[in-house]
Formats: sequence, C-alpha cells, structure tokens
Amino acid sequence: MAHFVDARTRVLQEESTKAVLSNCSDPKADLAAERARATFDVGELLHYLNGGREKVERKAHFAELISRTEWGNKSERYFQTREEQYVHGLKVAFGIWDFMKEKRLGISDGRVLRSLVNAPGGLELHIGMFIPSLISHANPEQQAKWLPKAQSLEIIGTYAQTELGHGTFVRGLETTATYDSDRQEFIVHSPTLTSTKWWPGGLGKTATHIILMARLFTKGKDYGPHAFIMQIRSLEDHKPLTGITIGDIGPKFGFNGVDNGFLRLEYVRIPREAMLMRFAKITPEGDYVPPPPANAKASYATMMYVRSTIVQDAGKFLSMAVTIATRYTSVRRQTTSSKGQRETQVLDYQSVAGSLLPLLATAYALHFTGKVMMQMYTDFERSRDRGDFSNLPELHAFSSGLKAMCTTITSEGIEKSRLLCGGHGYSRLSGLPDMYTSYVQNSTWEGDNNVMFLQTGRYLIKSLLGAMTGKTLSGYAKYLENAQFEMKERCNVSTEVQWLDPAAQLAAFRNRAARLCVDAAEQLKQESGGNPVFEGEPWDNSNVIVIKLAVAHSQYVIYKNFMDSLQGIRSRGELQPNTVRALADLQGLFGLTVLEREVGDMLESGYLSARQVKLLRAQQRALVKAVRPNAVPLVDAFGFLDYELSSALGRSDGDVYRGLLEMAQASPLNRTEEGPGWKAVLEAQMKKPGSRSRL
Ligand SMILES: CCCCCCCCCCCCCCCC(=O)SCCNC(=O)CCNC(=O)[C@H](O)C(C)(C)COP(=O)(O)OP(=O)(O)OC[C@H]1O[C@@H](n2cnc3c(N)ncnc32)[C@H](O)[C@@H]1OP(=O)(O)O
Ligand SMILES: Cc1cc2nc3c(=O)[nH]c(=O)nc-3n(C[C@H](O)[C@H](O)[C@H](O)COP(=O)(O)OP(=O)(O)OC[C@H]3O[C@@H](n4cnc5c(N)ncnc54)[C@H](O)[C@@H]3O)c2cc1C
Repeated sequence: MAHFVDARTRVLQEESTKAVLSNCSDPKADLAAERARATFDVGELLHYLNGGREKVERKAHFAELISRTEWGNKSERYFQTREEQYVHGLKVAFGIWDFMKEKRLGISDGRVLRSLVNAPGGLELHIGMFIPSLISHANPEQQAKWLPKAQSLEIIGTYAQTELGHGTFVRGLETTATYDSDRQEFIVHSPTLTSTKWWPGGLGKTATHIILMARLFTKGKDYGPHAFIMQIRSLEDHKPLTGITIGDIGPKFGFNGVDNGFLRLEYVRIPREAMLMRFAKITPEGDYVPPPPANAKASYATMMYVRSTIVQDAGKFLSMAVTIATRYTSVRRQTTSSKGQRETQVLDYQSVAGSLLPLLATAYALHFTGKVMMQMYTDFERSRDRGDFSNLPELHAFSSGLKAMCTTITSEGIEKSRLLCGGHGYSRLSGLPDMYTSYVQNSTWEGDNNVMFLQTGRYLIKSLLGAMTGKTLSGYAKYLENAQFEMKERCNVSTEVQWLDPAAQLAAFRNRAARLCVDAAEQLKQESGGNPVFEGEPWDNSNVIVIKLAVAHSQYVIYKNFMDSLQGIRSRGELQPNTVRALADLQGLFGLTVLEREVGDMLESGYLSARQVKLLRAQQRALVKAVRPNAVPLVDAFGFLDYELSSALGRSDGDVYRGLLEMAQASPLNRTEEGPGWKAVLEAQMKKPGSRSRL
C-alpha cells in the first residue's frame, strides 16, 4: 500500500538528503569511468579470447533465447531447496538437449549453453564420463550398440568407480566381476560393506545405466579393475532392477543439484559383452586377453580426459570470480580521510589491488594453460587412434600436476575474491559462495590433488634419474637434463627493471623446479637406502618434498605456457601492440607474484640474494600499479554476460546495490509481509500473557 508522507516531513528531510547525495557513490558512473581508462582495445581482446566475434555474438544470442525459457530462468536460483535444485537441474539438462536438437547444434555449442545456465544436475556424469568412457573403452560393436542410445538420452549413464572404502587407490576396489564361462556371463557383486559404490554423480535417482569399475576374476585369477556397462534401473518405471540397491548419498558441501549416489550389487548377472573390450578382452571360454603392454593404463584414459577438461575450465571459473570482484571493488567506496570528499574505491587500496590484480593475471595464465592442455589431449587421442601410446606417460604427468595446480589456484582464488567483496561477498546473491562450494570439489574428484601431484613428482624424478644415465628427455621435463648445471646457477638480475625480462622469470621458475627435483630424488634415495623406491615407506616418507617439486614444476609449466602463448601472439601479429603490452604486464605480474611467494626456496638454495628479492618485490608492486587502470577492461575482455554470472555484484552496468535489492525480492521469506515465522512461532510466543515481563 502507498505510504503518505506529508509536506513538513519532506521539507525536513530534504537538507539531509542533499548532504548525503553530495558524496554518495554512483556505481554506474564509477564503472563507466573505469572503462574509459583502458589502454587497449577491449573488443579486440574479447574476440581473441573467445574465438572470434562470431562466437561472442552467438553466445549472447543463445543467452537471450534461453533466459526466456522456463528452465533457463535464473530468478529462483539462490532460493531453491535441494529437491527443487535436483529437478530443475534435470529440466535444464533436457532443455539444453532439446535446444541443441532443435537448432542442430554441436558439442561445442552445448558446452556454451551448459556454461551459460550453470545448473549442474543429474546428467553431468552422463555427458562428462559415461559417453567419454564408451568412446574410449568400448569396441566398435559396443559403441554401435550403446552410443546412439546414450546420445539420444534413451538411457542415462554415470561412472561408478569410487567405493566407500577406496577412491584414490583404484587397484584396491572391492566390487567383483566373476566370469561364468558356462553361461558366458559375469556375476557382479558387492562382497563387503566397503565395496558399496559411493559418490557417482547421477547414480542416486537419475541413471539407468552405469560404467561399473570392478575387479575382473576369471578361472580363479584376479585381473584387477576393468570397465563394464550395465543397466541398473528399469526403463519402464525407473525402479532399481533385481539385486540392485541404489540411493542418494545426502547433502554435500555444494553441488546439491546432483544426486551423487550409492549402489550395492547382489549376485547380479550381466552378459560377457558387458565388459568394455576395446583394449583388454575376455574370450567366451573365459581366457583373459590383456591389453598390449604399451596401453596397460588405457582403462584410465577417461580420467585423463576429464582431468584435461578440468584444467581447461579452471581458468574460466577463476575469471568469473575475478570479474565479479573487480567490478564490485571498482564501484564499492569505503572510507574517506577528509569530510566532504568522496570515499575511496576499495580497489584503490594497496591491499585489495595487491590481492585481486595478481588473481586477474593468474586467470589469464590459466586461460592459456587450459588451451595448451586440451591441445595436448587432442594430440594424444589422435596418436592413440593410430595405436601409438608413446606420449601417454607425459600426458598423465602433465594433466595430473596441472589438474591439481589449477584447481588449487582457482579454489583459493574464488574464496579470495569473495573475501575482497566484504559482507556482500558473503551473500549468495553475489554468486561467489555458490561458485566456491560447487567448484572446490575439483580438488578432490578425479583424483585428490596431493595424489595427483605425487603422480607428477614420480614422473619427474624418474625423468631426472633417466637423464643422469644419458637418456634424452622431451616435453616439459626437458630442463631436467641440465639439473646438475642448474644446481650451480645463480640469478643474474641486478636492477628492478631486469625482473621484467620473461627470460629472467622463467630461469627462476626452472631453477627452483630443477633443484627441488634433485633434492627430492636425493631424499627418496636416502629413504630407500640406495636405489630409489617409488612405493611403500620410502615413497610415503618423501611425499612432502615430492609434492613441493610437482607444485614448482606445474608453476613453471603455467608460466612457460603464458610466455610462449604471448610470444606466439606477438610473432604472428595477432593483436595490436597496446593489447600485447597489457597482456605482457599480466604475464609479468603473474610470474613475479608466484616467485615472490616462493622466494624462501630460492634464498635457501642460494639462487637468489636478499637484494634480488627486494628488487623482485618492488617490481611486482610496480606491476600491480601498471595493471590497475586496465582492471575493468581486462575483466570485460573475458566476455561474461550478466546472465552467465548471476551475480548482483558482478553486473556489467555496476548497479550493484539495485541488483542486491532486486534479487532479494525473490526470497521465499518475502512472500508475505509478516513472514513464515509469525504464525508458526512468533505470534503465540510474543502474545503470551506476561511473556516480556518474565525476562
Ligand atoms: C555438452 C557438453 C558438456 C560437457 C560436460 C562436462 C561435464 C564435466 C563433468 C565432469 C565430471 C567429473 C566427475 C569426476 C568423477 C570422479 O571423481 S570419477 C573417479 C575418479 N577417480 C580417480 O581419479 C582416482 C584417482 N586415482 C588414480 O588415478 C590412480 O589410481 C593413481 C592414484 C594414479 C594410482 O594408480 P596406480 O595404478 O596405483 O598407479 P601407480 O602405482 O601410482 O603407478 C603405476 C604406473 O601407472 C602410471 N599411471 C597411473 N595413472 C595413469 C594414467 N591415468 N595414465 C597413464 N599412466 C598412469 C604411473 O605413472 C606409473 O607409471 P610408472 O612410474 O610405473 O612408469
Ligand atoms: C562431488 C564429488 C563427486 C564425485 N563423483 C564421482 C563419480 O561420479 N564417480 C566416481 O567413481 N567417483 C566420484 N567421486 C569420488 C572421487 O573421485 C574421490 O573422492 C577421489 O578420487 C578421492 O578419493 P577418496 O575420497 O578415496 O580420498 P582418499 O584417498 O581417502 O583421500 C584422503 C586423504 O588421503 C590422502 N591420500 C590418499 N592416498 C594417498 C597416497 N597414496 N599418498 C598420499 N596421500 C594419499 C589424500 O591426499 C587425502 O588427503 C566424487 C567425489 C566428489 C567429492
């Protein structure tokens, strides 16, 4: 109801309103002013990062169309219960599917749509692992049978590997698949409590089929985990099939639209052809045919594919968080030293800029590494299809370390971005809390990050030991051929400005990684009492330094990718000099920020002197200042749409306070003026005779 305000009240208020208005903030103007500071052509960089103008426009067109659909509407996003989230997630997945069919779109457009709506649901694993597993593990006949059904959503699948008792140690899985040659069937069974499958996404209430990872037994012999395809629910009434118990595992830290599930199998029979037989095989008589030795780890290929996509996506999520925080801290004003003056934009505080702008630089670094990672995986697939598995070990080492490094960086980066937004960052309407709780699982799934770092460290130490016996190394570990030389090397930077030289930064990254590799190998030798042993106690007692080595190597790789990518852009003349300069500032800022954080190792080894650290620090601070005017233009260049960010604070027009107020209206608590607590509790309590006087 309209509220009548009399003239006297208005007059009295007028003066105070004027006083407040004279120095209150104007977020839209602030953001416009930030954009005017750009030293480069934002459109050019936007198109470059997003694969061209046509793709940018296509994405905006898709957003426009889907935001008008029921499933694409995000207004209730932050207010749904778990059940609503789950059902909505399914509607989104089918909505995207139908949209793709109707418009005859391919998988890359599908990825764009998924990223625009960003509502993970019961079909994540169907798309992310079930179909990829069929592609990489099934033989041609199996693919012909299953892929069309999966691709038309006649069946919905998931990837059931992890059990209550084992996630990391895949060889320790306890679910069994025992071959019965008389009936040419496998009996799949959960023999122990700990063999219960636990975690698979979509398993709880959605999936009709699974890729089951189970230990293959034939003729009394255990051949370890293999992949099988099997149906778990009826296609008629969606009830579990006989001998199968399935359910949802309950609420999680985030990602609650997904029904991660549990599964128990009781002597369930599946046909021989259920075993995915692209590599290992079983004959009708029950003879096991192993995969050729070169691709013994072929059954792990799906995990490698997913790790590569995780690396690719890390930059995107960090860029989203940084976009929100940069726009908001540019319009948020807080504290003034003298009365009557405008308050300071919080991004102008050294502490805020010093945290946020290196994150912005890191988001760019991850963008380039994501591209390199996917290229490397695509190259592997090409050679694998020719039967050549020679680059598998490097791909495994590269993708494991980067998966761990990039997801650690992004998880921490989202949380740092949230903190930099102060109180409003804590509101889910900022988009940052949900981004964090749903992203942070990337540090765990698809291989716990420490475990992944250990895989990379193992490869590096083995490479070093090989190089010491004259073996030629290739790829990113090549520098280890010169490890002995690196041990004597000293940094030659003598002025602040010399730290801007990418070669000086790269040398520091490389030297640190090489020395840590030598240290790790030595510690492992000591723990092993001679020749290094890569398992058991000697290995376990060397974990800390091995992880440190893998972190240092991954940082070197990310920096090198940034440097090489920029070099490529320069030499091919792909961007104008001003744009390249802005990117070079980011490359320098990323490099020096990481080096500054890790100087302890380099002081300890003697590679750096205290004076060189001081120069490094001063140059890093100078780069923060150099990047500051381009902060908003650089996040604009990522090209996130308001629809995509769903954030009151990340709005591209800067109107953040209006955004908060508008989005809050959808809160179910606001459906009535008195709220749901009045009738349920408050009224009876507060109207109780003498209720106040009792206190
Ligand atoms: C429209 C479009 C939308 C798209 C939409 C996308 C949606 C995107 C949704 C994504 C969704 C993801 C969802 C995740 C869902 C889970 O989390 S699925 C479960 C994943 N589980 C894991 O990752 C388990 C982690 N554990 C492991 O990978 C392995 O067991 C470990 C830790 C690597 C150890 O394996 P191991 O057999 O014990 O091996 P180990 O003795 O350490 O090493 C033996 C040798 O094998 C090598 N090796 C080990 N692993 C490998 C490997 N993978 N390759 C090659 N060599 C290997 C080692 O390097 C070693 O070599 P050498 O040194 O001997 O030469
Ligand atoms: C949201 C979510 C979704 C998932 N979806 C799926 C899915 O769809 N399908 C599926 O099969 N699985 C899925 N998983 C399971 C996931 O892959 C595992 O949780 C993950 O691989 C880690 O294994 P774990 O839980 O057994 O951890 P653990 O191995 O028990 O790790 C516990 C701790 O021990 C350490 N550790 C373990 N082993 C070693 C070692 N050898 N050396 C040194 N340290 C070690 C780890 O670093 C960690 O700190 C999902 C998990 C999550 C959280």
